[in-house]
Amino acid sequence: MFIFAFFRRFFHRLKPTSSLQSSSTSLPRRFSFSTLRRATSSFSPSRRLGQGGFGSVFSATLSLSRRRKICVAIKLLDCGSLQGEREFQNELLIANKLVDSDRVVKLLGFASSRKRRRMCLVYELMVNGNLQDCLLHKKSEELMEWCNRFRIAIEVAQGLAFLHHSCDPPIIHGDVKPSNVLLDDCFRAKIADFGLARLKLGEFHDGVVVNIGDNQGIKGISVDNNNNVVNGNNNHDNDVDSITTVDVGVEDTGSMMETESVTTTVGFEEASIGVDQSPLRVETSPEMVTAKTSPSEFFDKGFDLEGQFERSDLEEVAKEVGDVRNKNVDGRNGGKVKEYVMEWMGMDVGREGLNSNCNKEGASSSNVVAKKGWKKKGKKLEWWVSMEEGWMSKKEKRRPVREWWKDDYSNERRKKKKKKKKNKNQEMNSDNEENWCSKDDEMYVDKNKKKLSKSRKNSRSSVDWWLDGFSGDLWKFRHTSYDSMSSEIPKSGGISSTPSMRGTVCYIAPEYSSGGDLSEKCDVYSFGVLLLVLVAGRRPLQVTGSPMSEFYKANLVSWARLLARSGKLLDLVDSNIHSLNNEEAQLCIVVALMCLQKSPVRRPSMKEVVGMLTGELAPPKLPLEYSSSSASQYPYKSRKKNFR
Ligand SMILES: Nc1ncnc2c1ncn2[C@@H]1O[C@H](COP(=O)(O)OP(=O)(O)OP(=O)(O)O)[C@@H](O)[C@H]1O
Repeated sequence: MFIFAFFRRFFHRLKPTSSLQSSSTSLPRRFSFSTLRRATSSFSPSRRLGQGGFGSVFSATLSLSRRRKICVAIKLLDCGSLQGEREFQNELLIANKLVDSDRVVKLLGFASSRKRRRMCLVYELMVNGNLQDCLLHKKSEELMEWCNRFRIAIEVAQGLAFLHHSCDPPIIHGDVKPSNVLLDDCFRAKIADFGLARLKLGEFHDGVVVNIGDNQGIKGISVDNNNNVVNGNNNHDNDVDSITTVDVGVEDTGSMMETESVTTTVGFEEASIGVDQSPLRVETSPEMVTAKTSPSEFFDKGFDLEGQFERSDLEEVAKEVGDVRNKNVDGRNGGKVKEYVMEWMGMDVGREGLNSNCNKEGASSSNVVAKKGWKKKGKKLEWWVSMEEGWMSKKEKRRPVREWWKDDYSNERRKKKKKKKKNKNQEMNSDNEENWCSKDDEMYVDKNKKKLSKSRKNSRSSVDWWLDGFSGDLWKFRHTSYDSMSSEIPKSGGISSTPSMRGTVCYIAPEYSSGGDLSEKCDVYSFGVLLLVLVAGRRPLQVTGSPMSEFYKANLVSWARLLARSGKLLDLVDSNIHSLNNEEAQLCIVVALMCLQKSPVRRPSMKEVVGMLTGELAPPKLPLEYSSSSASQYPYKSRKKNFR
């Protein structure tokens, strides 16, 4: 019996190895967590390739057999974070639809450890890392060649066209940006990171429903793509045919699962991932399941730890509550919680201008715990007042104490004065920004004058204001992304960017950032920004120390629009590029501007984008909204004589 069990286990270990080996298009397989841990030397910092919003990525070499080894990238997801789990499930769910494309980074496998509450995703290793690093930080020589940049633009477009037009159902990436484009050893581009991707399934439920239940099937919870948590039962019974379902059971056994597969139901069609046909069992801890049952419960949990919280923790909580709210269809769930968290934060970091409006009616059970915070603060205040009273009464001792207090007080005043001065400067800057703002943006500013003055009251920085002008009400995401700002270019292998649940600032389509639905046209918009970044070799929002006269260039999209109107599109091109092909560069900018049109219906499809870039389709015309003069309305080829 023992010998039989030993051989069974031995052969089982060999089985997945051969499946990965046999086919480059094999579906993701489960690895044991300990295998991945060993391969990364316990997730050693020296092996870290980068840091994403929801976890770190490490390089590793896995042995497929005695002779064959494979280099992989292992993403260790932050467990317990709602987004981390979503990313894990999303990637697995979508992976089986992506095996046919060589424009997409392949997911080779996954691992989860219930004991350690860790989840891993294993990808093919893209030796040259992400496009953002290569282009903006490392300034790779290869990317200084125009032909390589142009090829990358086409490859990314082809990748997106594959997702939108060749996948059934179509896949919307939802977070297209240079750091999600990875480059292999030959600098061929592939699209990565499907953590925010969506399956386009139908009008009513164009998304994914993930059911998480225990192995007895008692605790069935549905989370749809809008993060609406449906406890116990599925509210969309009538629309079963338009919903994708992943059953994730909670298994209580050892760290290495016997079988693995994800069973997905797309419409009436059934697909599976993995070696066997049995449902995927992710070792999800009960806490994680509870966290998903109700967002407010989840956050209450957080507040129970009150006292251990740092400001960053609170920000994290607020961000997550905000995300939940953003993902709600009707916005009923998260809003109240967020406002409450904001009030808590506003009290603590009020000077940061966080929204401190509180909907008292909306106070949920989390209020009770948060009120403890008020009480605690109250206690602190009482303690301080009593101390002060004590000092007042003890006249002999009063003098030295008061002097000490005076010192402290004058320091405080000095700091306040400095801050006031800084705020004044910032307001002056924002006035200047108003001057260089393009006509398009002016219209936006007019529309949003009230919002603007309100924002000034909140002492928001000029960049915050500027982000508003860029694409909708984005300031709430400010803390969540580094992608757009240039002043702090992240180091290679450092933090790249942290998207909100709706994408990344500066790349997110305006209609989506202001609460609309995610569509293919959102990806098209993001691709437009990426294309401009690729041509210009800079970030979409680059606030440099350059003189004020150059400030109008800070917003890449606005600058491109200005140049389009003045017929000087090529001014946008990166001056470091060797052997530039003017015609192709102009083509790229015109295509980018087409993708960046405010009206989603006017934007081309990704298939059309590929056609235009490869020359299969007729050369595009500059979109009307960017061409005030009739001169800018003829096809780009006829403008050839204007080239530098
Ligand atoms: N398959 C891979 N091969 C090589 N490097 C990778 C791979 N996957 C990720 N990386 C590196 O790790 C970094 C972090 O990746 P990750 O997808 O977690 O985050 P991101 O997309 O940069 O940011 P975010 O999660 O905020 O969107 C990437 O920017 C990239 O440099």
